[in-house]
Amino acid sequence: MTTQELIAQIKKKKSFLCIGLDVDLNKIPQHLLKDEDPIFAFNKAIIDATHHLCVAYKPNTAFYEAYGIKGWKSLEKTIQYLNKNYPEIYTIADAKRGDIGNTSTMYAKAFLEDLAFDSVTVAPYMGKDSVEPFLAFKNKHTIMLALTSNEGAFDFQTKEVNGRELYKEVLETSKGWKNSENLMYVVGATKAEYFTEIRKIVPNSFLLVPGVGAQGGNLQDVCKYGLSENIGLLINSSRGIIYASKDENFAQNAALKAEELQQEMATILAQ
Ligand SMILES: O=C(O)c1cc(=O)[nH]c(=O)n1[C@@H]1O[C@H](COP(=O)(O)O)[C@@H](O)[C@H]1O
Repeated sequence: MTTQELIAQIKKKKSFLCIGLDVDLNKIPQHLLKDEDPIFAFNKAIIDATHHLCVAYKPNTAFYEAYGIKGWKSLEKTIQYLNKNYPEIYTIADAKRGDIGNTSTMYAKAFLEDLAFDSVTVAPYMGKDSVEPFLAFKNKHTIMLALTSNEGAFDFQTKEVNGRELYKEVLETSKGWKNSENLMYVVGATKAEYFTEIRKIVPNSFLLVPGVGAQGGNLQDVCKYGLSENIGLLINSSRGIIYASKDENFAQNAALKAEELQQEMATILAQ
């Protein structure tokens, strides 16, 4: 999907919500465990109930890899279901990859070609030649970690390198990479006070913003400093939506949680 198509969908749905499909078998309703593929059954119900309220889904691959070959099958079925039934939805493989060039090419093929996600998350630590193989894919995005939502973000990302914080160095330097127009960046919702500085470096880039809900980030603060001319935000919530309840109404209750965020977003977009 192109960036313009994503923006058009955000405007149409009045939503820049991304729902994280981080499925933990200990947290899903008991009756689903009898299903042949409980993870897919859960995802399908959540997607069918919430697709009109969000523009993107982000399965974090850890939650699938943890269940071995079965988990990978559930991931494959989930992306195939989305691509077939809801082609207007933007999809993110949250895999946080990145390696020497030829290995990155294989990671990129796995997520962008074989599984056919619209985008994949990558870590910038190995530098330009580890990220450019992902950027080479047409009409796909590479979402690079810039300033993450966790406490450990302060261990390295805010430390000075070449006279500025490392996350700023990552943003600035990556703008010069080949096909950098295919880059988006991850910035945690818990770091709202950094958005003004980030927008000075990447005024129009899309930012994937996890950390609202369970991690304590605030939607209003993120939007106040993070919105760009072209909206430029995808706000992710995983646990705060998908585990709204553990009974047979789990999908409807997830939709209610998603709707709360979507309504807030609609109000913000109307201002
Ligand atoms: O890349 C990410 O999506 C990510 C980056 C980051 O800085 N913080 C962060 O929480 N995430 C992911 O975003 C999701 C957040 O989930 P909840 O805290 O349950 O909403 C998880 O899949 C995390 O792995």
